[in-house]
Amino acid sequence: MIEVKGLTKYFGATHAVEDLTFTVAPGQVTGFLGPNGAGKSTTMRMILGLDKPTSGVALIQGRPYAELTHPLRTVGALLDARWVHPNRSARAHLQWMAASSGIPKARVDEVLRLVGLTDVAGKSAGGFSLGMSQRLGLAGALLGDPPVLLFDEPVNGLDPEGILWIRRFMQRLAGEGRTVLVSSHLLSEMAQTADQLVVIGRGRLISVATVQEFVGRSSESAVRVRSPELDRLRGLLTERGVVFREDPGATGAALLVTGMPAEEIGGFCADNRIVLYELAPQHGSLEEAFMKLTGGDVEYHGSGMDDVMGGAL
Ligand SMILES: Nc1ncnc2c1ncn2[C@@H]1O[C@H](COP(=O)(O)OP(=O)(O)OP(=O)(O)O)[C@@H](O)[C@H]1O
Repeated sequence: MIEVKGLTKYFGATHAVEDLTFTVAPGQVTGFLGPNGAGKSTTMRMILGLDKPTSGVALIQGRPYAELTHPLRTVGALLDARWVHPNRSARAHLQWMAASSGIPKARVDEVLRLVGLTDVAGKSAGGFSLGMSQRLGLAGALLGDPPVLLFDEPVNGLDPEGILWIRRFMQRLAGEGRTVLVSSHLLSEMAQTADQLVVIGRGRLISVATVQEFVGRSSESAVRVRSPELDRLRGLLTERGVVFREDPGATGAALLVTGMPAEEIGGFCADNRIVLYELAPQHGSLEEAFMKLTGGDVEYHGSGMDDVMGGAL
């Protein structure tokens, strides 16, 4: 379990993280979502004791990182996968990590197997592809078999196969009852990976919800209705004061009805003896929901320095 309470970090005039409060529960993947510069990395660094909060606390299994008796056995993290000694083999790198934390040598081969690097364990990590480096980073995070795991943008730059592998791996770790917090600015990615979403923008908390709740709450939900009697239906809906519009995406004529759930539309049409060909609830994409919610909270991306300073000050 991770508990973040009133977490705040200022870098001079930049309010990187502002009064963040949320909890990350075990047994599920929690997506930490926000546009570039929203403060995700800074928050993760504070949870891991790498940055000192201006105020507030971050607790792992009830304690600040600095007070953990066995840090590597409590929390594993993948922040920058390229952080390995280029001339060291994957196995030597992990053995060095294990030795410095009192973890038995046998665990190294176990984690190499878990991430599928056994065959290249003797090769120098400097020659690894990004995907292999990510796996090595994961192996390092898992050395102490920790109940809590943090991954900062783990799929950045990976090919589709690598993305799928990481996604499944994180879900498996959560399935084992671990607490998994994974950051991303890729909304579509989070929708497929996470159970729960913590969404931030410009350092502030925007939403804590399941993916479905997040989308449902923040995007328009409409129902597509196809019928051979659309003209009569248009008239009846107008009479009743129900909002609808023509569906531009449909093949053939269809209406998009908002503000009336599918069940009610079905009943309404039955009462009025209107034949239905289709009654399909439309769900907004995560992308739409995210843009809507973080629209005013994206860091300034102007071309000149003035814009950057304008955003920071
Ligand atoms: N060491 C630092 N010194 C000054 N400003 C910093 C420092 N680290 C981060 N910032 C600023 O804090 C804000 C949050 O940055 P952070 O890297 O945490 O965001 P992020 O959500 O992880 O974004 P990204 O996905 O681009 O890494 C940004 O405005 C960034 O420029």
